[in-house]
Amino acid sequence: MTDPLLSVRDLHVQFNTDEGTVRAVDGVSFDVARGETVCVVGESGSGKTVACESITKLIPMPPGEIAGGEILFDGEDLTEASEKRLEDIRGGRIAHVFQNPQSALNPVYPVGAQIVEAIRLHRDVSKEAARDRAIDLLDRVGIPEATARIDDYPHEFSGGMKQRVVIAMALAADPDLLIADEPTTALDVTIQAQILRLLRDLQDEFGMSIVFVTHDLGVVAEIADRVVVMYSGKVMETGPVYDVFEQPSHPYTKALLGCLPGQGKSMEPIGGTLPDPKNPPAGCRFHPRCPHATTDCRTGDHPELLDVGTDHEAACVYYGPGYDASVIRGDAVSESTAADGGSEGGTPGDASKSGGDDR
Ligand SMILES: Nc1ncnc2c1ncn2[C@@H]1O[C@H](COP(=O)(O)OP(=O)(O)OP(=O)(O)O)[C@@H](O)[C@H]1O
Ligand code: NI
Repeated sequence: MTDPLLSVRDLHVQFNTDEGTVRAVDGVSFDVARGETVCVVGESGSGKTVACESITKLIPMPPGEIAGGEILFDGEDLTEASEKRLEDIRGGRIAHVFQNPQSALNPVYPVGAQIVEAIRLHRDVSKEAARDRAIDLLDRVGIPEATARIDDYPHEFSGGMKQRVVIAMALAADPDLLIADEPTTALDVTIQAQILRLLRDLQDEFGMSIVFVTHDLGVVAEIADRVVVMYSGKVMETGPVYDVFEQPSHPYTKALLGCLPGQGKSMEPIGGTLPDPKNPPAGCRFHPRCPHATTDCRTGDHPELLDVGTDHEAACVYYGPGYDASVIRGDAVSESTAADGGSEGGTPGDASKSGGDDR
């Protein structure tokens, strides 16, 4: 296997505010392979945006600060990169697309001029060649009659079309990595679907990697190769999308998926709320809301990510020694435990069933 394009290692990002230190990203690690789409999911405030914007240092610093860890992009640690180097990388090798296309476009310039500028910032080409490429990009992202529309201003495009323009701009320098933070949330459902299809097609064509932040598990199912589930600044679970959906292994992931009333619905809040990021609980960050929490979950450090399958990890003590993970995972794990040596019949007492002894 080749090295991942992006490897975020034990990243810590905090905001130093008058009210205290907000540990928005608190020891997060994940990899993105070349040509792969990784979806980052989790409730509002879990640190998805801060993690993604820290990659190219788009977070406001101060109050933000990268307090530890590495961000290896094609082998280069971006936490050490100079501002000049980061400017080269932003929009050049790593492009960002945000929720609101409005914020990425300058209202006083025609869209074509903005794409031309983005192209020429990273490539030494003539204005004419850049304009031809801009038309080509607008055409590829599905703007009808691109040649006629290239001199239109942003306000002359609908929301969905504007986001297409932003994507064309993001693709201008042929980036290796596209970071899209809820790029379809502001759009209506049919337009969302079109944009997702577009991103997939463009990925096939351009071979780029995508990091996609979303609340929408239907979107995850549609586009992700792998999923990173975040909660309170931590990675709770990560794995191939099929495995995470089929065999959610962290109680938090199970809760998120349990909140999926139908395909394409957003996550509903789980009972309870996210911990205060200035003063998170000891032990597992999720323990105050977890139906399976034990004493071990309430003390010490947040659990390490443990292997629960191939390339599939969960940060839950139940996968460690002395615990029966089938309590969390249900039947599929009991089966594999049974296959491991028939421990199903041999588990004495079954503490988890002791609730039935009042019969
Ligand atoms: N500039 C800032 N100053 C102080 N705290 C901040 C700042 N930006 C983000 N935070 C805090 O960092 C934490 C993580 O925020 P982040 O925006 O990454 O969450 P998110 O998972 O992207 O949520 P959402 O789904 O709502 O976009 C939150 O507690 C937030 O209040
Ligand atoms: Ni966000």
